[in-house]
Amino acid sequence: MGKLSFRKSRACEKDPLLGPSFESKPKWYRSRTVWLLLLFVAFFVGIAVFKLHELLNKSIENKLQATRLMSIATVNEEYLQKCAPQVTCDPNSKYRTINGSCNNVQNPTWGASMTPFYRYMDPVFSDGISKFRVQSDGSPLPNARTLTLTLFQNTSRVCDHKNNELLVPWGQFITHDVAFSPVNSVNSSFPDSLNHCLDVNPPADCEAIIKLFPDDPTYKNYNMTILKFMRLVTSANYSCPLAPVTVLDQNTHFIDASNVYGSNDKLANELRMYNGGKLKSNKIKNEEYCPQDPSKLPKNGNAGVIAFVAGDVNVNQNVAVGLFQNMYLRFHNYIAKKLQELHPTWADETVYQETRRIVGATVQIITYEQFLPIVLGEQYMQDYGLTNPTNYDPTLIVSVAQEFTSGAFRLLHNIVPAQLNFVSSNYTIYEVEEPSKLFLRPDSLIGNVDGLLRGLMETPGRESQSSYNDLITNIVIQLPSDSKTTNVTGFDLLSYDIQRGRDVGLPPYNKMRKLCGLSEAESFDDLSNHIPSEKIDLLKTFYSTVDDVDYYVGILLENKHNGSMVGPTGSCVIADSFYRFRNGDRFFYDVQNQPGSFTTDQINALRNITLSHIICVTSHLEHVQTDTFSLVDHIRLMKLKPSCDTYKIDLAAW
Ligand code: HEM
Ligand SMILES: [Ca+2]
Repeated sequence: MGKLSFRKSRACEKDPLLGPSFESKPKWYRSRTVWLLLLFVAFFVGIAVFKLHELLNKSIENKLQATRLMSIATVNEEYLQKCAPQVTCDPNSKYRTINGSCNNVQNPTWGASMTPFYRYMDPVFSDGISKFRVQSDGSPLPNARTLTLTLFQNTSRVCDHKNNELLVPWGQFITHDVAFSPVNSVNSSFPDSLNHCLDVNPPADCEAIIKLFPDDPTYKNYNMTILKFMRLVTSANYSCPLAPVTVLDQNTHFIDASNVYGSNDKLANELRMYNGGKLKSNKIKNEEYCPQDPSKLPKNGNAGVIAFVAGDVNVNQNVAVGLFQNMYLRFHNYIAKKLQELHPTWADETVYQETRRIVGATVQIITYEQFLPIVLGEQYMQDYGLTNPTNYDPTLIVSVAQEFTSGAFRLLHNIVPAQLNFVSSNYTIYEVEEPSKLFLRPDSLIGNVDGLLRGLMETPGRESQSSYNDLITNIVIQLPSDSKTTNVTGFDLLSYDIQRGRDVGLPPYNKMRKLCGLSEAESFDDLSNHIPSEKIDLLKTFYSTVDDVDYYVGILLENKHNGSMVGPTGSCVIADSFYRFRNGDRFFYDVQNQPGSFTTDQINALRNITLSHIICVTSHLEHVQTDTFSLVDHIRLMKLKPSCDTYKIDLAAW
């Protein structure tokens, strides 16, 4: 009894509700307490159920996103049925053709250069043919530059402390392997043909130009009134008028190093030395560079003195992609020399083709083993089947998707750095360059291959975020003073990316969201599971309904998907494209039982080649980290940067 009262008093001390005085409370008080307790419990059970529901939904959503994205477009066969040339193939050929035809024996033009981009959804044009989409209420889509200046202004410049800047030129290098969509002007930076669009009331063909407002923070200083956005060349320019308009990819759609070798026979032949299987090169100060073509020097005077020629016409676009083009030229010639030494009797043709096969395989391996896991996240890659051995499926169309090249893959423009550092062998910066100032002027590469490589590896990347660096969105290009109407022109990469989506009639964001397995939003607020609410509030001010939001605008605003650099509606298009590039390519490096298949020993040797190997054999660098894209501090973590002598390329299996 005494014990009991002791316990009671303790309880009382701790909790007056359970103390001796409890007994003395009136009945109504007791029942109110029970109700309160019940309410309390119900509240927590409610929260638990809600959370569980949310979790379940999320996991269903994740699952859906990892199931293959299926095209619902009806236009994919149009060009191939009406205009594709007849091709005769040698199904026993061990090597890819230069233009990519005959990869798919049943459908020989699939993936070939000069064939259309693939569509996940039919294009959307307001006239069903080529005019820009309009909003649900009939109004024009919001001005692309205004969207850039309001929705995508993040000036905090967040650094990526895990990855270095090398991701950018690699991403651009593989872009230039799979895609090239030229615009309707020989000289896209200075489209004089659009000067009539400067008029106060420009004619209808100026629909695509981007109007600038008088208060534009950059361009007001130059009295610029428009950005001269040019529309892309369509199949009509190649005697195949189609409605809706259809854009042809001028490069082979496969990941086959066509940016090294060319996507048509004429260029490929021009690039070859026809001796020892090598590619032509140019020796400058005892170093090997891509050949120089004086006829490719832009005439407008903005160019320097270097204009490389390579398999892709964009080789000179900026010095970092130029670096990779030059490294790969050196790499081809390095492998060709080794193979010829191993097989002195091999003809030039055999050495060239065998080297080309090896070089193409390294681009695939680096892309799938080193690059994509960072971009898409390892888990998502696994879920999407991108880490499995290739399972060749001849029913897959490999062609690059329009939603990929004019949309999702451009998302990585958000990691393009504002500056490039050139770093000396004692790890000090000796030069800094702004890529936005040096379009088409890769001159600084000469004598600086090592310096730029070190700079790209030693500098933290830009964290992927919903903005671009502010230099690449405010480019001002000075023209030579003798130019007819104006001596200055502007270029904003982000506004161009938004406008490009409209140019090619990309379906709006909400439709692509649904195709990617997310729920179709019924109101702007339904976007809140993937887009920050303050951005949704801004979207409401620009678009009449949630169905009108541009695909590119939506995916750039999306929060990053677990462990990836992009959101769910971007990653599903990127993942599916790389799924098709792999499993629809009969010459993919690990496909078995084809005339061009590598042996198991060769595959094992190829799998050992990383980007670090390629850097080591094409430069004079002394140390390179094994994890090529990761940021490795040379002061504290030098042990993670082995000597280049350790990166051996073993060709014994050839
Ligand atoms: C210094 C770095 C880069 C610069 C200066 C740059 C610049 C450009 C420019 C000017 C265009 C044409 C825009 C238009 O008129 O539509 C373009 C297109 C494109 N860029 Fe980049 N880019 C860079 C890096 C990247 C990276 C890292 C990626 C992806 C990983 C990328 C993916 C693309 C794609 C997919 C296209 C469309 C290609 C086509 O269809 O022809 N770019 N870029
Ligand atoms: Ca290609």
